[in-house]
Amino acid sequence: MTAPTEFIVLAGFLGSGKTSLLVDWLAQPEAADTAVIVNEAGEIDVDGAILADSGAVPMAMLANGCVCCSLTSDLVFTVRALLDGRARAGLPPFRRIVLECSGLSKPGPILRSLLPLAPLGLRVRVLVTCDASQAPGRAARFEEWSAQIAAAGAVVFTKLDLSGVSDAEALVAAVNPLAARVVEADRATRARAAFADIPEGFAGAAAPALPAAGAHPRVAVLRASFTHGASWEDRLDWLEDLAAFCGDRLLRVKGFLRRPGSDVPVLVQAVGTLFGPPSPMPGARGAAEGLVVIARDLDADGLRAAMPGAPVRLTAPRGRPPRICAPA
Ligand SMILES: Nc1nc2c(ncn2[C@@H]2O[C@H](COP(=O)(O)OP(=O)(O)OP(=O)(O)O)[C@@H](O)[C@H]2O)c(=O)[nH]1
Repeated sequence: MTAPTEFIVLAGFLGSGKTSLLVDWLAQPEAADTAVIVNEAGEIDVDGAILADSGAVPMAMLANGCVCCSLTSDLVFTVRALLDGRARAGLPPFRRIVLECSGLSKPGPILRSLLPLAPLGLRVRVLVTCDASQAPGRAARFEEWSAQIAAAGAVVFTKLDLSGVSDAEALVAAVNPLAARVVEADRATRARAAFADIPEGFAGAAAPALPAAGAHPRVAVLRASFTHGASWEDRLDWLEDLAAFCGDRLLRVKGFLRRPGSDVPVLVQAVGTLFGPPSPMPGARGAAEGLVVIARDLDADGLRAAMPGAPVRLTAPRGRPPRICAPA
């Protein structure tokens, strides 16, 4: 008899390394027969593009906001559609489905939203990434961080190349002493340890008391797009000004920029104010230009006032229906 499909809720604060861990995992031979569902806080599906670039994996996108707040029926629909599509293709069931949550999702409501799927007998567990270099600041400021760690069956520590892990481990142990901890400097070994098969019957840590679902009161998710005529330098200047103005209120920036005259999107991302090198992504040619900006205690009006005359439009991200992609 085939083992029931494992359903892994992959959570972790904004920029803590969920997509990177998943990309590292999907490169492993053990990752065969994995399907992925991606949920982004913003409208621009950067994680989906990065994952799609990493190989042929059955994938579905949920992009109507945080999965824990607004997407329960979409999630159930999407899981069923993935499973039915697989059965229709005459293939054996997936070994696992990974739901990569947005960085602001709390796992409790997501676990509850999976209840209609109980008859399928999925083995559900919660895996949470913890950026070792940022843990104390995140823990002090964001209830989402604690909610994620508290719900974890296992916590995977990331960015061990940037900082020591002992403070982060102590914090995690204080919030959730039951969680298994994956502390591996080598990224491939880390990914294999994080996604290793789990014993029959293991269901992860118990879901915590459910917090009220709803918007995140202090966190704004905005879409920034550049006006016609903005040069490449204008784009880079705006990002620099954004980081300087927001300081530690800037939580995450990610999206695609385009050099005027080029059709190759350039992936740009920052965790906090730390920008990684821009990376051209020829595989994402169809992606629209735009950035998701996630900030604390700031809104679009505040940003417009701080950078008057900037060639940028700031809007709230629009919702989209779920999208299911068959592997190429
Ligand atoms: N130095 C270092 N950088 C890392 C590591 N893991 C991820 N990153 C970088 O951190 C940034 C964010 O990583 P992602 O994997 O996109 O994080 P995420 O949790 O999926 O982000 P969101 O979906 O926006 O919440 C990227 O620039 C990664 O390259 C790590 O172990 N070490």
